[in-house]
Amino acid sequence: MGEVDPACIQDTQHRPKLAVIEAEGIPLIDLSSANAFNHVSQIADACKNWGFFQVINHGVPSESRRKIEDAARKFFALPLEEKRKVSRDEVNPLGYFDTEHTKNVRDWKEVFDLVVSSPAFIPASPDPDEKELNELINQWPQYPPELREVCEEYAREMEKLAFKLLGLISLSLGFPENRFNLLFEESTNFIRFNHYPPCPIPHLALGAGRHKDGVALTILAQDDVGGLQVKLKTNGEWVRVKPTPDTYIINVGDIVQVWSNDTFESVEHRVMVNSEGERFSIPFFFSPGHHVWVKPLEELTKGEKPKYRAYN
Ligand SMILES: O=C(O)CCC(=O)C(=O)O
Ligand SMILES: [Fe+2]
Repeated sequence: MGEVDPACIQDTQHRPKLAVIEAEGIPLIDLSSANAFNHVSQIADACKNWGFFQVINHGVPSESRRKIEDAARKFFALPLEEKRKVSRDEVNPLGYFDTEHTKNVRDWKEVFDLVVSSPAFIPASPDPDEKELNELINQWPQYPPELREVCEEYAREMEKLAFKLLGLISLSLGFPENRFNLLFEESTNFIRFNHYPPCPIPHLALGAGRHKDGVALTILAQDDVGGLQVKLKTNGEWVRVKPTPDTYIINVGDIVQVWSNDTFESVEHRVMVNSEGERFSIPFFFSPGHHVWVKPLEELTKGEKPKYRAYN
């Protein structure tokens, strides 16, 4: 990222404290079938009290994860002019991007975005009467040549895990396991590679400013460097999510919060950077189809006022 861009400097109240509290508490859920009878209540507790949890024995082959992590590293190691050949632009929001802003402050990171099914479609406007759709098309770089295949294989694994988690979330809200499945037809799932280069001013900038994920669920692979922080629901403190090998971090996004009429909450998180080393992470964002109007589920709002109006 070269010189420090003043657009990266956070307002005083949002600057990270360099001595951070480690979150021992983020629940770690073992998804192996031997523990199946516990999963539903563990997930309900985690989604209510944290909005975040980690899973182990999740069924994603470690080889598939290793391959996508290697491919992401190789891509970001390319010269900037090569990466810019697959840059996002006004028409296509997919591809490479290094000037993302969160809440008007520039993030200390570069990203590469792709959709799981290309082309994907999203509404061209938030107006419900407007039927026009925008087509999203993946842009594949020439190097590394295996990137496309590796991403496609990883995406299939992520979708399997995402449906498993969705079923558990559904059960933990008291619904049948497949309550949400139809809503994910023609889904707009996407994968992002995040690269956070070393930062000379880690006390003033953030790799990703505080935000909530707008999707249904996020499945995050982080490397062993650490930097993700979650805002505790209890006291508003920022705590670090300690990297645990071979786990995924799962967080409830805004859509599950709305469906559950606030039973489960989408929680703010952010990413700290450090001056010594770079960090990589790969979130998979699980989203319903573009035709789905998101609103609190009627089964949960009987006799009560829904907390949200439908949106799409
Ligand atoms: O890099 C991370 O640990 C989290 C990134 C994130 O929150 C996001 O991409 O939405
Ligand atoms: Fe996020």
